[in-house]
Amino acid sequence: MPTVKYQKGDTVMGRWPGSSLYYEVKVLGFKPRTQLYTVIYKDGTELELKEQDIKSVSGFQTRSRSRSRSPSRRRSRSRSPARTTRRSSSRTTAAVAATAVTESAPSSRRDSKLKDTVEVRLSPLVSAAASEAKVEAESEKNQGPYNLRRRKADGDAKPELLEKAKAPPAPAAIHSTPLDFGGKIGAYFWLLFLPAWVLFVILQVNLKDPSLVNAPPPLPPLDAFWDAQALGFVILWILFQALLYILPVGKLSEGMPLRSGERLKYRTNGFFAIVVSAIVAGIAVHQGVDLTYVHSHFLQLATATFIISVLLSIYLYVRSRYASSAELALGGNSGNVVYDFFKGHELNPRIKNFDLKFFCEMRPGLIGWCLINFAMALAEMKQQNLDAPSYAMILVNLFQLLYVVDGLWNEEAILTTMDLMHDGFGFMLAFGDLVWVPFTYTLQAYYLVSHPNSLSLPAVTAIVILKLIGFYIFRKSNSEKNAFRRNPSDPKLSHLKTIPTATGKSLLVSGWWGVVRHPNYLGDLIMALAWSLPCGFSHLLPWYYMIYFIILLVHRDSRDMSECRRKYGSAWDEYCRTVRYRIIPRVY
Ligand SMILES: NC(=O)c1ccc[n+]([C@@H]2O[C@H](COP(=O)([O-])OP(=O)(O)OC[C@H]3O[C@@H](n4cnc5c(N)ncnc54)[C@H](OP(=O)(O)O)[C@@H]3O)[C@@H](O)[C@H]2O)c1
Ligand SMILES: CC(C)CCC[C@@H](C)[C@H]1CC[C@H]2C3=C(CC[C@]12C)[C@@]1(C)CC[C@H](O)C(C)(C)[C@@H]1CC3
Repeated sequence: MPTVKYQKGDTVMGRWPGSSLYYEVKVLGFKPRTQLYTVIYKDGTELELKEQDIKSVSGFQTRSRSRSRSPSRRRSRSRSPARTTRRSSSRTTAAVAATAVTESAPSSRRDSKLKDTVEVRLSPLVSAAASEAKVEAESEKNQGPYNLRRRKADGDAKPELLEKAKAPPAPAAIHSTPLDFGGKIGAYFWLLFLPAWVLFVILQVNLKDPSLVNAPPPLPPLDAFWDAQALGFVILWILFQALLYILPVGKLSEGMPLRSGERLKYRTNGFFAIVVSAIVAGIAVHQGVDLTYVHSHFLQLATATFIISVLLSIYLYVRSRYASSAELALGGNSGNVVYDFFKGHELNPRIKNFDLKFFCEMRPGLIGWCLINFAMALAEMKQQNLDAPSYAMILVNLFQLLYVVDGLWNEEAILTTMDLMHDGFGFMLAFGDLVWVPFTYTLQAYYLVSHPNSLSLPAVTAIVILKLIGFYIFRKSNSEKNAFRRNPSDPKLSHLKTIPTATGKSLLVSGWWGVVRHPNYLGDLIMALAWSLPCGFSHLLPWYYMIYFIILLVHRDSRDMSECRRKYGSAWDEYCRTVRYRIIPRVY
């Protein structure tokens, strides 16, 4: 850009459309045809701005020293209702947002405002100056009460008027986060229950007549749990995945902005990792390695992985005690050792660039799940003397492989999920990722090894169609939200309606996210049904995933609801009034 005023990479102050507020932005480029600069805000929002809406940072710094000389600053200070409410430390952020709306819009006007805001469309900037003025005027009208002030404790990194990125919330604010999972007592319960449950289902599945309602089978002798070789294999597997993760292959993706405004980089080469893993497994089998070892040593492998997950959780707990408040998640700081150990406290624990949470969530357990399923298919052939795996086994293998491969192919999308953005890394996720996923999500395949279920061709067809419907809903909705969060002014999404919020982020209110509040959960649940159906109805055990998943997603949905209400206040309530159902249209 030789002749333009601002160069690519410059940090400047950009006016927020429809307001007199300026934020620090980075220049991404300039389009000579439209004479517009593409800029990126600290929360990842990309917009196009005219040159007159951009100012140099230094000019602002000079003026901001003298508050009384800045008319825009004076005006916003005296007129922002949110500003006044923020001084009252006893009020929650949600209350602040609600006040911002009610004080500036009497209730009769609020309903019409809801109508207006729901009509807001993406891509507020268009090339023609006249239509831009119109969009800006509209945006002023629609976004007025929401955009006056960025909320403090929500993790959004949009900087305040004339200020640099804000400091992380004080530890006191973190302490006040409500406890999840039944609080401190709940944490004791889950710590004992989750491993016991894994043991229970593993022991059940080997029984001739497995049932979720049967009394637990007798415990095997203690030495049956332990196998040093199994521990060795698990360590090798994790190291192998770690090696693939650190290889400089594939994209370096940016995570969502942290409270500090910083964006971490993640090596999203998961697809590469599963392809290499599949090739290595194929070569190993070809060379005569007996993968049915996984079936015959399932309990020992699970025990070894459990030990590793406990050691990892202890490490995570200890290091979280030394982490700065900027590095902590909003939960997991109850002061109770057991609760904090369970919930996890550090948001993105890293050893240099190696992100432990991202790695554990996406690699050893997830790819291990597919490897175990494959081993179960080989074990089925061996045990039932088959030349090829049964239809049921093939369906379970292919369906779950598709799920994992899709997750790895779209690995970047995980960076906008709850776990990555909000949850600390502790026992719950370490155990969940390393033990729960590979050793309970494989139960259908494990079950089929010794409980064959023959399927007719029409049944196979119906199950495949069901899976594809679920997958379509799951993928489309996840991609829509991910694309929107990464670039709210993406032209491909310009047909969607949104609700602006006080954080500067908007909420999708049409498209998939206008059907129900968690369309991705709906797709996921339909897929879960398709995974259990191949196992038939003789036993409840292979339906365990479906039952667990309903509980998990209903709980996750309510956790997310409270989190979003806290973050977005009245804008979230508007969203909930507009999109009435949570997961299943007209049912729930
Ligand atoms: N197989 C399994 O065991 C398993 C378990 C759990 C989840 N999953 C799957 O993992 C995926 C991710 O799930 P998740 O629980 O992390 O939830 P998610 O639905 O991906 O993320 C929830 C977040 O999305 C944003 N959001 C919510 N409504 C929105 C709207 N209308 N417009 C724009 N953004 C909106 C909010 O975050 P911000 O506003 O802060 O961006 C909210 O906190 C899902 O597909 C789920 O089915 C699978
Ligand atoms: C121990 C427990 C009761 C709870 C444990 C929960 C975790 C096992 C899950 C929480 C979020 C889940 C998740 C996936 C796997 C299971 C969890 C980690 C996921 C990686 C599976 C592949 C998908 O494509 C996905 C990337 C969307 C998904 C993200 C969330």
